[in-house]
Amino acid sequence: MTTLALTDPTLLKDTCYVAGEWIGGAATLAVTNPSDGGVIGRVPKLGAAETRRAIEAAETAQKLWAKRTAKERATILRKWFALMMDNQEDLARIMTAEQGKPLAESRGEIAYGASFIEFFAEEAKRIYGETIPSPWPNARMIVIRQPLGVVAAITPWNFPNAMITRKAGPALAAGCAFVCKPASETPLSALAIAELGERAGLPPGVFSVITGSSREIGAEMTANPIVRGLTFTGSTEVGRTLMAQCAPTIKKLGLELGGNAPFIVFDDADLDAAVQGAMASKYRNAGQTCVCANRLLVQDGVYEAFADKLAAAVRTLKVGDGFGDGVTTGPLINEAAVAKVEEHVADALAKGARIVVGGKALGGNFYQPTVLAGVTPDMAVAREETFGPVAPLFRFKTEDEAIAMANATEFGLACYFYARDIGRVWRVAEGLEYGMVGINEGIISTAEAPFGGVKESGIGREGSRHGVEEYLEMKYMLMGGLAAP
Ligand SMILES: NC(=O)C1=CN([C@@H]2O[C@H](COP(=O)(O)OP(=O)(O)OC[C@H]3O[C@@H](n4cnc5c(N)ncnc54)[C@H](OP(=O)(O)O)[C@@H]3O)[C@@H](O)[C@H]2O)C=CC1
Ligand SMILES: O=C(O)CCCC(=O)O
Repeated sequence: MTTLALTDPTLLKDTCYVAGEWIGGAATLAVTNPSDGGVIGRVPKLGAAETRRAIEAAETAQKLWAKRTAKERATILRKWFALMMDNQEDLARIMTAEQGKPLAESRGEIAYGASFIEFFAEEAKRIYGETIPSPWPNARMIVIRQPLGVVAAITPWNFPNAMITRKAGPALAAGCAFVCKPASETPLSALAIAELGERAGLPPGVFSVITGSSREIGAEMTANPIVRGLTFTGSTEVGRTLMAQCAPTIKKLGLELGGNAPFIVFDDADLDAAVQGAMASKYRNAGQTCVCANRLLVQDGVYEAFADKLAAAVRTLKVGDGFGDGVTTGPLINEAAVAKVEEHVADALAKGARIVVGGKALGGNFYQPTVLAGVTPDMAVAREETFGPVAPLFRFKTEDEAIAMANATEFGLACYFYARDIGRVWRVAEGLEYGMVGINEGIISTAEAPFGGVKESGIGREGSRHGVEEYLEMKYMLMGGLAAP
Protein backbone atom coordinates (compact mmCIF):
# COMPACT_ATOMS: atom_id res chain seq x y z
CA MET A 1 0.00 0.00 0.00
CA THR A 2 1.49 3.37 -1.07
CA THR A 3 1.32 5.95 1.78
CA LEU A 4 0.67 9.47 0.66
CA ALA A 5 1.50 11.50 3.78
CA LEU A 6 -1.31 13.99 3.17
CA THR A 7 -1.80 17.02 5.40
CA ASP A 8 -5.55 16.40 5.11
CA PRO A 9 -6.08 12.63 4.78
CA THR A 10 -9.86 13.14 4.38
CA LEU A 11 -9.17 14.22 0.78
CA LEU A 12 -8.40 10.59 -0.05
CA LYS A 13 -11.86 9.12 -0.66
CA ASP A 14 -13.07 5.56 -0.97
CA THR A 15 -16.68 6.53 -1.75
CA CYS A 16 -18.36 8.33 -4.64
CA TYR A 17 -20.18 11.65 -4.45
CA VAL A 18 -23.62 11.01 -5.90
CA ALA A 19 -26.62 13.31 -5.43
CA GLY A 20 -24.88 15.08 -2.55
CA GLU A 21 -24.11 11.87 -0.63
CA TRP A 22 -20.93 9.84 -0.28
CA ILE A 23 -21.86 6.30 -1.28
CA GLY A 24 -20.01 3.01 -1.52
CA GLY A 25 -20.71 -0.11 -3.53
CA ALA A 26 -20.62 -3.86 -3.11
CA ALA A 27 -17.69 -4.17 -5.51
CA THR A 28 -14.60 -1.95 -5.65
CA LEU A 29 -11.82 -1.05 -8.07
CA ALA A 30 -8.20 -0.87 -6.90
CA VAL A 31 -6.31 2.29 -7.77
CA THR A 32 -2.64 1.61 -8.32
CA ASN A 33 0.53 3.66 -8.55
CA PRO A 34 1.93 3.30 -12.11
CA SER A 35 5.45 3.66 -10.71
CA ASP A 36 5.44 0.47 -8.68
CA GLY A 37 2.01 -1.15 -8.96
CA GLY A 38 1.30 -0.45 -5.27
CA VAL A 39 -2.34 -0.05 -4.29
CA ILE A 40 -3.16 3.55 -3.28
CA GLY A 41 -6.82 3.05 -2.53
CA ARG A 42 -10.11 1.57 -3.65
CA VAL A 43 -13.17 3.21 -5.17
CA PRO A 44 -16.68 1.85 -5.68
CA LYS A 45 -17.50 -0.01 -8.87
CA LEU A 46 -20.87 1.59 -9.58
CA GLY A 47 -23.06 1.25 -12.66
CA ALA A 48 -26.26 2.31 -14.40
CA ALA A 49 -28.52 2.56 -11.33
CA GLU A 50 -26.24 4.95 -9.44
CA THR A 51 -25.64 6.96 -12.62
CA ARG A 52 -29.41 7.33 -13.07
CA ARG A 53 -29.68 8.47 -9.45
CA ALA A 54 -26.99 11.11 -10.00
CA ILE A 55 -28.68 12.32 -13.19
CA GLU A 56 -32.13 12.53 -11.59
CA ALA A 57 -30.77 14.44 -8.61
CA ALA A 58 -28.93 16.73 -11.01
CA GLU A 59 -32.19 17.48 -12.82
CA THR A 60 -33.82 18.75 -9.63
CA ALA A 61 -30.72 20.54 -8.36
CA GLN A 62 -30.04 22.24 -11.69
CA LYS A 63 -33.32 24.13 -11.70
CA LEU A 64 -32.52 25.76 -8.35
CA TRP A 65 -28.86 26.32 -9.24
CA ALA A 66 -29.85 28.14 -12.43
CA LYS A 67 -32.22 30.39 -10.45
CA ARG A 68 -29.39 31.66 -8.26
CA THR A 69 -27.81 34.90 -9.39
CA ALA A 70 -24.64 34.65 -11.43
CA LYS A 71 -22.84 36.36 -8.55
CA GLU A 72 -23.96 33.68 -6.09
CA ARG A 73 -22.74 30.91 -8.39
CA ALA A 74 -19.49 32.81 -8.93
CA THR A 75 -18.92 33.15 -5.18
CA ILE A 76 -19.18 29.39 -4.64
CA LEU A 77 -16.93 28.67 -7.63
CA ARG A 78 -14.33 31.13 -6.35
CA LYS A 79 -14.38 29.40 -2.99
CA TRP A 80 -13.86 26.06 -4.74
CA PHE A 81 -10.89 27.55 -6.59
CA ALA A 82 -9.41 28.87 -3.33
CA LEU A 83 -9.83 25.47 -1.64
CA MET A 84 -8.05 23.75 -4.52
CA MET A 85 -5.13 26.14 -4.18
CA ASP A 86 -5.11 25.85 -0.37
CA ASN A 87 -4.87 22.07 -0.80
CA GLN A 88 -2.55 22.16 -3.82
CA GLU A 89 0.14 20.02 -2.23
CA ASP A 90 -2.23 17.24 -1.12
CA LEU A 91 -4.04 17.23 -4.48
CA ALA A 92 -0.67 17.08 -6.25
CA ARG A 93 0.47 14.15 -4.11
CA ILE A 94 -2.71 12.22 -4.86
CA MET A 95 -2.23 12.93 -8.56
CA THR A 96 1.41 11.83 -8.69
CA ALA A 97 0.54 8.65 -6.80
CA GLU A 98 -2.23 7.58 -9.16
CA GLN A 99 -1.05 9.11 -12.46
CA GLY A 100 2.73 8.99 -12.14
CA LYS A 101 3.67 12.48 -13.36
CA PRO A 102 6.48 14.25 -11.48
CA LEU A 103 5.29 16.11 -8.39
CA ALA A 104 6.28 19.49 -9.88
CA GLU A 105 4.04 18.78 -12.89
CA SER A 106 1.21 17.71 -10.59
CA ARG A 107 1.49 20.97 -8.63
CA GLY A 108 1.39 22.78 -11.97
CA GLU A 109 -1.68 20.86 -13.05
CA ILE A 110 -3.55 21.69 -9.82
CA ALA A 111 -2.89 25.40 -10.41
CA TYR A 112 -3.85 25.01 -14.08
CA GLY A 113 -7.00 23.05 -13.21
CA ALA A 114 -8.03 25.50 -10.50
CA SER A 115 -7.53 28.40 -12.93
CA PHE A 116 -10.51 27.15 -14.98
CA ILE A 117 -12.75 27.39 -11.92
CA GLU A 118 -11.46 30.90 -11.22
CA PHE A 119 -11.79 32.02 -14.85
CA PHE A 120 -15.34 30.73 -15.22
CA ALA A 121 -16.38 32.10 -11.81
CA GLU A 122 -15.57 35.48 -13.34
CA GLU A 123 -17.19 34.59 -16.66
CA ALA A 124 -20.49 33.61 -14.95
CA LYS A 125 -21.24 37.32 -14.59
CA ARG A 126 -20.67 37.98 -18.29
CA ILE A 127 -23.21 35.64 -19.90
CA TYR A 128 -24.86 38.35 -21.94
CA GLY A 129 -27.87 38.31 -24.21
CA GLU A 130 -28.48 40.57 -27.20
CA THR A 131 -31.04 42.72 -28.93
CA ILE A 132 -31.54 42.55 -32.69
CA PRO A 133 -32.81 45.45 -34.83
CA SER A 134 -36.34 44.35 -35.64
CA PRO A 135 -37.68 44.22 -39.22
CA TRP A 136 -41.16 45.04 -37.77
CA PRO A 137 -41.95 48.51 -36.37
CA ASN A 138 -44.21 47.15 -33.63
CA ALA A 139 -42.05 44.28 -32.42
CA ARG A 140 -38.71 43.91 -30.67
CA MET A 141 -36.27 41.02 -30.83
CA ILE A 142 -34.25 39.77 -27.88
CA VAL A 143 -31.90 36.79 -27.37
CA ILE A 144 -31.23 35.40 -23.91
CA ARG A 145 -28.82 32.62 -23.00
CA GLN A 146 -29.95 29.87 -20.65
CA PRO A 147 -28.16 26.85 -19.20
CA LEU A 148 -28.24 23.65 -21.22
CA GLY A 149 -29.44 21.65 -18.18
CA VAL A 150 -27.84 18.43 -16.95
CA VAL A 151 -24.39 17.75 -18.42
CA ALA A 152 -22.53 14.44 -18.25
CA ALA A 153 -18.74 14.29 -18.48
CA ILE A 154 -16.31 11.45 -19.15
CA THR A 155 -12.70 12.37 -18.50
CA PRO A 156 -9.24 10.83 -19.08
CA TRP A 157 -6.33 9.85 -16.85
CA ASN A 158 -3.62 12.07 -18.35
CA PHE A 159 -4.86 15.29 -16.67
CA PRO A 160 -6.97 13.95 -13.79
CA ASN A 161 -7.79 17.40 -12.41
CA ALA A 162 -7.73 19.90 -15.29
CA MET A 163 -9.82 17.84 -17.70
CA ILE A 164 -12.62 17.90 -15.10
CA THR A 165 -12.35 21.56 -14.10
CA ARG A 166 -12.10 22.74 -17.72
CA LYS A 167 -15.57 21.24 -18.21
CA ALA A 168 -17.15 21.72 -14.76
CA GLY A 169 -16.09 25.38 -14.43
CA PRO A 170 -18.04 26.67 -17.44
CA ALA A 171 -20.93 24.22 -16.95
CA LEU A 172 -21.55 25.28 -13.35
CA ALA A 173 -20.97 28.96 -14.16
CA ALA A 174 -23.67 28.72 -16.83
CA GLY A 175 -26.12 27.19 -14.35
CA CYS A 176 -25.88 23.55 -15.48
CA ALA A 177 -25.56 20.55 -13.16
CA PHE A 178 -22.69 18.16 -13.79
CA VAL A 179 -22.25 14.38 -13.45
CA CYS A 180 -18.70 13.17 -14.03
CA LYS A 181 -17.17 9.76 -14.65
CA PRO A 182 -13.39 10.01 -14.28
CA ALA A 183 -10.95 7.50 -15.78
CA SER A 184 -10.60 4.32 -13.73
CA GLU A 185 -6.83 4.84 -13.47
CA THR A 186 -7.21 8.26 -11.77
CA PRO A 187 -10.51 8.49 -9.82
CA LEU A 188 -8.95 9.73 -6.56
CA SER A 189 -8.11 13.19 -7.95
CA ALA A 190 -11.72 13.54 -9.13
CA LEU A 191 -13.17 12.51 -5.77
CA ALA A 192 -10.86 14.93 -3.93
CA ILE A 193 -12.17 17.71 -6.20
CA ALA A 194 -15.73 16.67 -5.25
CA GLU A 195 -14.87 16.81 -1.53
CA LEU A 196 -13.62 20.38 -1.99
CA GLY A 197 -16.70 21.27 -4.06
CA GLU A 198 -18.92 20.11 -1.22
CA ARG A 199 -16.87 22.19 1.25
CA ALA A 200 -17.16 25.20 -1.06
CA GLY A 201 -20.94 24.98 -0.88
CA LEU A 202 -21.97 23.40 -4.18
CA PRO A 203 -25.58 22.35 -3.49
CA PRO A 204 -26.29 18.58 -3.35
CA GLY A 205 -26.80 17.11 -6.81
CA VAL A 206 -25.16 19.96 -8.72
CA PHE A 207 -21.83 18.13 -9.01
CA SER A 208 -21.55 14.32 -8.79
CA VAL A 209 -18.57 12.03 -9.36
CA ILE A 210 -19.26 8.38 -10.10
CA THR A 211 -16.66 5.65 -10.57
CA GLY A 212 -17.04 2.18 -12.04
CA SER A 213 -17.79 0.44 -15.29
CA SER A 214 -17.21 2.89 -18.14
CA ARG A 215 -19.52 0.99 -20.48
CA GLU A 216 -22.45 0.91 -18.04
CA ILE A 217 -22.03 4.47 -16.82
CA GLY A 218 -21.40 5.73 -20.35
CA ALA A 219 -24.45 3.90 -21.70
CA GLU A 220 -26.72 5.49 -19.08
CA MET A 221 -25.22 8.95 -19.55
CA THR A 222 -25.69 8.81 -23.31
CA ALA A 223 -29.15 7.19 -23.34
CA ASN A 224 -30.80 9.16 -20.53
CA PRO A 225 -32.93 11.94 -22.05
CA ILE A 226 -32.47 14.14 -18.96
CA VAL A 227 -28.83 14.59 -19.96
CA ARG A 228 -28.79 17.43 -22.51
CA GLY A 229 -25.05 17.58 -23.12
CA LEU A 230 -22.15 15.15 -23.09
CA THR A 231 -18.59 16.37 -22.79
CA PHE A 232 -15.74 13.91 -23.31
CA THR A 233 -11.96 13.99 -23.42
CA GLY A 234 -10.19 10.83 -24.51
CA SER A 235 -9.48 8.70 -27.54
CA THR A 236 -11.13 9.35 -30.91
CA GLU A 237 -12.33 5.75 -30.95
CA VAL A 238 -14.34 6.10 -27.71
CA GLY A 239 -15.49 9.60 -28.75
CA ARG A 240 -16.96 8.13 -31.93
CA THR A 241 -18.83 5.47 -29.94
CA LEU A 242 -20.22 8.04 -27.49
CA MET A 243 -21.29 10.30 -30.36
CA ALA A 244 -23.25 7.42 -31.90
CA GLN A 245 -24.78 6.56 -28.52
CA CYS A 246 -25.92 10.19 -28.12
CA ALA A 247 -27.58 10.30 -31.54
CA PRO A 248 -30.99 8.92 -30.51
CA THR A 249 -31.48 11.64 -27.88
CA ILE A 250 -29.70 14.38 -29.93
CA LYS A 251 -27.44 15.66 -27.17
CA LYS A 252 -25.14 18.63 -27.50
CA LEU A 253 -21.59 17.26 -27.74
CA GLY A 254 -18.21 18.52 -26.67
CA LEU A 255 -15.42 16.20 -27.80
CA GLU A 256 -11.70 16.65 -27.12
CA LEU A 257 -10.16 13.69 -28.89
CA GLY A 258 -6.84 12.45 -30.18
CA GLY A 259 -4.16 14.51 -31.88
CA ASN A 260 -1.16 13.95 -34.12
CA ALA A 261 0.60 17.25 -33.59
CA PRO A 262 3.29 18.29 -36.05
CA PHE A 263 6.15 20.38 -34.65
CA ILE A 264 7.86 22.07 -37.59
CA VAL A 265 11.35 23.56 -37.43
CA PHE A 266 12.18 25.78 -40.40
CA ASP A 267 15.71 26.68 -41.38
CA ASP A 268 15.27 30.28 -40.18
CA ALA A 269 14.20 29.16 -36.69
CA ASP A 270 16.00 29.98 -33.47
CA LEU A 271 17.17 26.39 -32.94
CA ASP A 272 17.77 26.71 -29.20
CA ALA A 273 14.25 28.08 -28.71
CA ALA A 274 12.89 25.28 -30.91
CA VAL A 275 14.66 22.66 -28.79
CA GLN A 276 13.28 24.22 -25.62
CA GLY A 277 9.76 24.23 -27.12
CA ALA A 278 10.09 20.65 -28.34
CA MET A 279 11.22 19.48 -24.91
CA ALA A 280 8.20 21.08 -23.24
CA SER A 281 5.72 19.98 -25.87
CA LYS A 282 7.02 16.43 -26.37
CA TYR A 283 8.18 15.26 -22.96
CA ARG A 284 5.64 16.90 -20.58
CA ASN A 285 3.70 14.15 -18.80
CA ALA A 286 6.06 11.60 -20.45
CA GLY A 287 4.51 12.44 -23.81
CA GLN A 288 1.00 11.57 -22.71
CA THR A 289 -0.95 14.62 -23.83
CA CYS A 290 -3.23 15.02 -26.81
CA VAL A 291 -1.39 18.23 -27.75
CA CYS A 292 2.10 16.65 -27.52
CA ALA A 293 4.37 17.07 -30.52
CA ASN A 294 3.86 13.69 -32.18
CA ARG A 295 5.86 14.33 -35.37
CA LEU A 296 8.87 16.65 -35.51
CA LEU A 297 9.30 17.91 -39.08
CA VAL A 298 12.72 19.48 -39.55
CA GLN A 299 13.99 21.33 -42.62
CA ASP A 300 16.92 19.75 -44.43
CA GLY A 301 19.48 22.48 -43.69
CA VAL A 302 19.05 22.35 -39.89
CA TYR A 303 18.09 18.68 -39.50
CA GLU A 304 21.39 17.38 -38.10
CA ALA A 305 22.00 20.42 -35.89
CA PHE A 306 18.49 20.23 -34.44
CA ALA A 307 18.78 16.46 -33.87
CA ASP A 308 22.08 16.93 -31.99
CA LYS A 309 20.77 19.74 -29.80
CA LEU A 310 17.53 17.91 -29.04
CA ALA A 311 19.40 14.71 -28.17
CA ALA A 312 21.69 16.66 -25.81
CA ALA A 313 18.65 18.12 -24.03
CA VAL A 314 16.93 14.72 -23.84
CA ARG A 315 20.03 13.20 -22.19
CA THR A 316 19.49 15.59 -19.25
CA LEU A 317 16.04 14.17 -18.47
CA LYS A 318 15.76 12.02 -15.37
CA VAL A 319 13.37 9.09 -15.44
CA GLY A 320 11.91 7.77 -12.19
CA ASP A 321 9.17 7.74 -9.62
CA GLY A 322 7.28 11.06 -9.75
CA PHE A 323 8.04 11.67 -6.06
CA GLY A 324 11.81 11.33 -6.66
CA ASP A 325 14.12 14.36 -6.45
CA GLY A 326 14.82 15.94 -9.82
CA VAL A 327 12.69 13.43 -11.73
CA THR A 328 11.44 14.95 -14.99
CA THR A 329 9.85 11.88 -16.58
CA GLY A 330 7.58 9.55 -14.68
CA PRO A 331 6.19 6.17 -15.72
CA LEU A 332 3.66 5.67 -18.48
CA ILE A 333 0.16 5.02 -17.25
CA ASN A 334 0.17 1.23 -17.72
CA GLU A 335 1.70 -1.76 -19.51
CA ALA A 336 -0.46 -1.26 -22.59
CA ALA A 337 0.94 2.26 -22.98
CA VAL A 338 4.52 0.92 -22.82
CA ALA A 339 3.64 -1.80 -25.34
CA LYS A 340 2.27 0.82 -27.77
CA VAL A 341 5.47 2.88 -27.53
CA GLU A 342 7.61 -0.24 -28.05
CA GLU A 343 5.56 -1.18 -31.13
CA HIS A 344 5.94 2.29 -32.64
CA VAL A 345 9.70 2.31 -32.09
CA ALA A 346 10.14 -1.24 -33.42
CA ASP A 347 8.07 -0.44 -36.51
CA ALA A 348 10.14 2.70 -37.20
CA LEU A 349 13.44 0.83 -36.78
CA ALA A 350 12.26 -2.00 -39.03
CA LYS A 351 11.44 0.56 -41.73
CA GLY A 352 14.84 2.30 -41.58
CA ALA A 353 14.76 4.83 -38.72
CA ARG A 354 17.69 5.07 -36.29
CA ILE A 355 17.88 5.80 -32.58
CA VAL A 356 19.67 9.04 -31.70
CA VAL A 357 19.07 8.61 -27.98
CA GLY A 358 16.95 6.30 -25.79
CA GLY A 359 14.83 3.63 -27.45
CA LYS A 360 14.50 1.17 -24.58
CA ALA A 361 11.90 0.11 -22.06
CA LEU A 362 13.35 0.36 -18.56
CA GLY A 363 11.15 -2.18 -16.78
CA GLY A 364 7.80 -1.59 -15.10
CA ASN A 365 6.00 1.23 -16.87
CA PHE A 366 9.13 3.27 -17.54
CA TYR A 367 10.42 4.10 -21.01
CA GLN A 368 13.55 6.05 -21.95
CA PRO A 369 13.01 9.51 -23.45
CA THR A 370 13.81 8.83 -27.09
CA VAL A 371 14.74 10.62 -30.31
CA LEU A 372 14.44 8.79 -33.64
CA ALA A 373 16.00 10.11 -36.84
CA GLY A 374 15.39 9.13 -40.46
CA VAL A 375 11.66 8.76 -39.88
CA THR A 376 9.39 8.57 -42.94
CA PRO A 377 5.62 8.89 -43.55
CA ASP A 378 5.12 5.12 -44.02
CA MET A 379 5.89 4.46 -40.33
CA ALA A 380 3.22 4.06 -37.60
CA VAL A 381 4.61 7.09 -35.72
CA ALA A 382 3.55 9.25 -38.66
CA ARG A 383 -0.10 8.27 -38.47
CA GLU A 384 -0.89 7.29 -34.89
CA GLU A 385 -0.68 9.09 -31.56
CA THR A 386 2.31 7.49 -29.75
CA PHE A 387 1.34 8.91 -26.32
CA GLY A 388 4.84 8.34 -24.99
CA PRO A 389 8.27 10.02 -24.75
CA VAL A 390 9.37 9.43 -28.35
CA ALA A 391 10.32 12.25 -30.73
CA PRO A 392 10.43 11.05 -34.36
CA LEU A 393 12.33 13.43 -36.67
CA PHE A 394 11.06 13.70 -40.25
CA ARG A 395 12.97 15.63 -42.92
CA PHE A 396 11.47 18.12 -45.39
CA LYS A 397 12.82 20.50 -48.03
CA THR A 398 10.22 23.19 -48.80
CA GLU A 399 7.56 25.14 -46.94
CA ASP A 400 4.77 23.64 -49.09
CA GLU A 401 6.07 20.15 -48.39
CA ALA A 402 6.06 20.84 -44.63
CA ILE A 403 2.48 22.10 -44.70
CA ALA A 404 1.35 19.10 -46.78
CA MET A 405 3.10 16.65 -44.42
CA ALA A 406 1.67 18.40 -41.36
CA ASN A 407 -1.88 18.26 -42.74
CA ALA A 408 -1.66 14.63 -43.91
CA THR A 409 -3.61 13.26 -40.95
CA GLU A 410 -7.24 12.84 -39.96
CA PHE A 411 -6.45 14.73 -36.74
CA GLY A 412 -6.37 18.51 -36.29
CA LEU A 413 -5.86 19.46 -32.65
CA ALA A 414 -2.60 21.32 -31.94
CA CYS A 415 0.41 22.08 -34.12
CA TYR A 416 3.59 24.05 -33.63
CA PHE A 417 6.19 25.69 -35.79
CA TYR A 418 9.38 27.67 -35.35
CA ALA A 419 10.31 30.29 -37.96
CA ARG A 420 11.31 33.95 -37.99
CA ASP A 421 10.42 35.16 -41.48
CA ILE A 422 7.18 37.08 -40.93
CA GLY A 423 5.71 36.19 -44.34
CA ARG A 424 6.38 32.52 -43.71
CA VAL A 425 4.88 32.77 -40.23
CA TRP A 426 1.56 33.97 -41.67
CA ARG A 427 1.54 31.57 -44.64
CA VAL A 428 2.23 28.55 -42.47
CA ALA A 429 -0.10 29.55 -39.60
CA GLU A 430 -2.96 29.99 -42.06
CA GLY A 431 -2.13 26.84 -44.03
CA LEU A 432 -2.15 24.43 -41.09
CA GLU A 433 -5.49 22.64 -40.64
CA TYR A 434 -5.53 22.67 -36.84
CA GLY A 435 -7.59 24.20 -34.05
CA MET A 436 -4.51 25.56 -32.25
CA VAL A 437 -1.14 26.77 -33.51
CA GLY A 438 1.91 27.42 -31.35
CA ILE A 439 4.21 29.85 -33.19
CA ASN A 440 7.67 29.81 -31.63
CA GLU A 441 6.04 28.34 -28.48
CA GLY A 442 5.74 24.71 -27.35
CA ILE A 443 3.10 25.19 -24.63
CA ILE A 444 -0.11 26.95 -25.62
CA SER A 445 -2.72 25.89 -23.05
CA THR A 446 -4.24 28.40 -20.63
CA ALA A 447 -7.73 29.06 -19.26
CA GLU A 448 -7.96 32.24 -21.38
CA ALA A 449 -7.55 30.40 -24.73
CA PRO A 450 -10.07 28.37 -26.76
CA PHE A 451 -8.78 24.78 -26.64
CA GLY A 452 -10.09 22.35 -29.23
CA GLY A 453 -9.60 20.69 -32.56
CA VAL A 454 -10.90 20.27 -36.09
CA LYS A 455 -11.40 17.12 -38.19
CA GLU A 456 -11.40 13.92 -36.09
CA SER A 457 -9.85 15.71 -33.11
CA GLY A 458 -13.23 16.83 -31.90
CA ILE A 459 -16.06 19.28 -31.63
CA GLY A 460 -16.29 22.48 -29.61
CA ARG A 461 -13.91 24.57 -27.53
CA GLU A 462 -12.98 24.56 -23.86
CA GLY A 463 -11.55 27.51 -21.95
CA SER A 464 -11.88 31.20 -22.88
CA ARG A 465 -15.16 33.07 -23.21
CA HIS A 466 -16.11 30.54 -25.90
CA GLY A 467 -15.92 27.66 -23.41
CA VAL A 468 -19.07 28.74 -21.61
CA GLU A 469 -21.08 28.81 -24.87
CA GLU A 470 -20.89 25.01 -24.97
CA TYR A 471 -23.15 24.92 -21.89
CA LEU A 472 -25.71 27.48 -22.99
CA GLU A 473 -28.74 27.48 -25.24
CA MET A 474 -29.89 30.58 -27.06
CA LYS A 475 -33.49 31.61 -26.70
CA TYR A 476 -34.91 34.07 -29.22
CA MET A 477 -37.87 36.09 -27.98
CA LEU A 478 -40.05 38.21 -30.27
CA MET A 479 -42.13 40.76 -28.38
CA GLY A 480 -44.92 42.09 -30.58
CA GLY A 481 -48.04 44.20 -30.22
CA LEU A 482 -46.13 47.36 -29.38
CA ALA A 483 -48.20 49.69 -31.58
CA ALA A 484 -49.86 52.55 -29.69
CA PRO A 485 -53.61 51.90 -29.18
N1 LIG B 1 -7.40 13.34 -25.89
C1 LIG B 1 -6.78 12.96 -24.80
O1 LIG B 1 -6.45 13.74 -23.98
C2 LIG B 1 -6.57 11.53 -24.55
C3 LIG B 1 -6.26 10.67 -25.57
N2 LIG B 1 -6.07 9.38 -25.32
C4 LIG B 1 -5.68 8.50 -26.43
O2 LIG B 1 -6.38 7.30 -26.29
C5 LIG B 1 -5.47 6.20 -26.16
C6 LIG B 1 -6.08 5.18 -25.26
O3 LIG B 1 -6.23 5.69 -23.94
P1 LIG B 1 -7.45 5.27 -23.04
O4 LIG B 1 -7.22 5.53 -21.62
O5 LIG B 1 -7.78 3.88 -23.40
O6 LIG B 1 -8.56 6.33 -23.52
P2 LIG B 1 -10.11 6.14 -23.52
O7 LIG B 1 -10.68 7.03 -24.54
O8 LIG B 1 -10.44 4.69 -23.58
O9 LIG B 1 -10.54 6.62 -22.04
C7 LIG B 1 -10.95 7.92 -21.71
C8 LIG B 1 -12.20 7.88 -20.82
O10 LIG B 1 -13.25 7.23 -21.51
C9 LIG B 1 -13.79 6.17 -20.71
N3 LIG B 1 -14.30 5.12 -21.59
C10 LIG B 1 -13.61 4.16 -22.25
N4 LIG B 1 -14.45 3.40 -22.98
C11 LIG B 1 -15.70 3.88 -22.77
C12 LIG B 1 -17.00 3.52 -23.23
N5 LIG B 1 -17.18 2.52 -24.07
N6 LIG B 1 -18.05 4.24 -22.80
C13 LIG B 1 -17.90 5.27 -21.95
N7 LIG B 1 -16.70 5.66 -21.47
C14 LIG B 1 -15.60 4.99 -21.88
C15 LIG B 1 -12.63 5.76 -19.84
O11 LIG B 1 -13.11 5.08 -18.70
P3 LIG B 1 -12.25 3.90 -18.01
O12 LIG B 1 -10.97 4.51 -17.61
O13 LIG B 1 -13.11 3.52 -16.87
O14 LIG B 1 -12.12 2.85 -19.05
C16 LIG B 1 -12.02 7.11 -19.52
O15 LIG B 1 -12.79 7.75 -18.51
C17 LIG B 1 -4.19 6.84 -25.67
O16 LIG B 1 -3.08 6.07 -25.97
C18 LIG B 1 -4.21 8.15 -26.41
O17 LIG B 1 -3.74 7.95 -27.71
C19 LIG B 1 -6.22 8.89 -24.05
C20 LIG B 1 -6.53 9.68 -22.99
C21 LIG B 1 -6.68 11.10 -23.17
O1 LIG C 1 -4.08 15.91 -23.30
C1 LIG C 1 -5.12 16.47 -23.07
O2 LIG C 1 -6.22 15.93 -23.15
C2 LIG C 1 -5.16 17.88 -22.63
C3 LIG C 1 -3.85 18.52 -22.76
C4 LIG C 1 -3.54 19.30 -21.57
C5 LIG C 1 -3.59 20.74 -21.88
O3 LIG C 1 -2.63 21.26 -22.43
O4 LIG C 1 -4.61 21.35 -21.55
